[in-house]
Amino acid sequence: MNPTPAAIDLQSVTKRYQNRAVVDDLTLTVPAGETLILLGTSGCGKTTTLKMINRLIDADGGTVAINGVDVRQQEPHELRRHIGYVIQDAGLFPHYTVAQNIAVVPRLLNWSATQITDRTHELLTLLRLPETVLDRLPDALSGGQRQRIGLARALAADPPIILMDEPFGALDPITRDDIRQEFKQLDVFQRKTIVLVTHDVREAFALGDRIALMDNGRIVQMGQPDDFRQNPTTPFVERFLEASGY
Ligand SMILES: Nc1ncnc2c1ncn2[C@@H]1O[C@H](COP(=O)(O)OP(=O)(O)OP(=O)(O)O)[C@@H](O)[C@H]1O
Repeated sequence: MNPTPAAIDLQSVTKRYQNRAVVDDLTLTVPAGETLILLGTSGCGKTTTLKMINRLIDADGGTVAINGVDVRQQEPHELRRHIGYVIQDAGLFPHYTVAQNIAVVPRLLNWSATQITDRTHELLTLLRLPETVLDRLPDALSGGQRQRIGLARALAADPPIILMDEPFGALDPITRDDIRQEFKQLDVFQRKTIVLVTHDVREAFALGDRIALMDNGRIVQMGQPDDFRQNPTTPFVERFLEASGY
């Protein structure tokens, strides 16, 4: 398992609800292996943008392509087997044990029981989780453990792309900082193409290779963390950073 990282390409993508564009003519390319942060205030269209990449939402206009292939040419279920997805509070299946949760995609891919067990143990080591969690239901885990299992599940079949929506949002600030640090140091994340949604500037600066700051369904500034610190391009960007203590 050593997949080539994929590039994601959104061209003039628009999504409307009740005639209002919540994502408005948005163009964005994520080169293979990059971690891109979608940053912005509540309701600016981050989650909608993310969900159009794995077709949890279909765009009304424009195109979304992965490695040059339009996602609409791919069956949503098939597409999602190759795209990891991590959401706030992990989104684990409550009636599945941890082991069953981790095995969801490998089972869909018809891996053998031995392959699944080996991979599960590998992931527990990677994410520093004890084997004793495997038979538990998600309810019997701490928030930090649940979040790690959510990551393990997303990583199980080693997808080249990972989409993360406020992945650390449900954690207390200390646990959040710890997991964020661990996450950043994992080798496995260095080679993947990651799009991560957050409203937290600190998180965006800590994790992003590049940041797309959104407002009203559009990107208002796109660049590396230093570009934002040194050269906020509009009063909105300045206000957004100031309000977050930057
Ligand atoms: N199914 C829907 N029907 C109608 N409006 C929707 C729907 N889904 C999202 N919206 C609206 O679209 C806008 C963008 O929502 P989105 O969830 O993408 O924002 P966000 O930036 O991720 O916000 P948050 O950080 O609060 O999750 C919001 O105004 C939201 O109310």
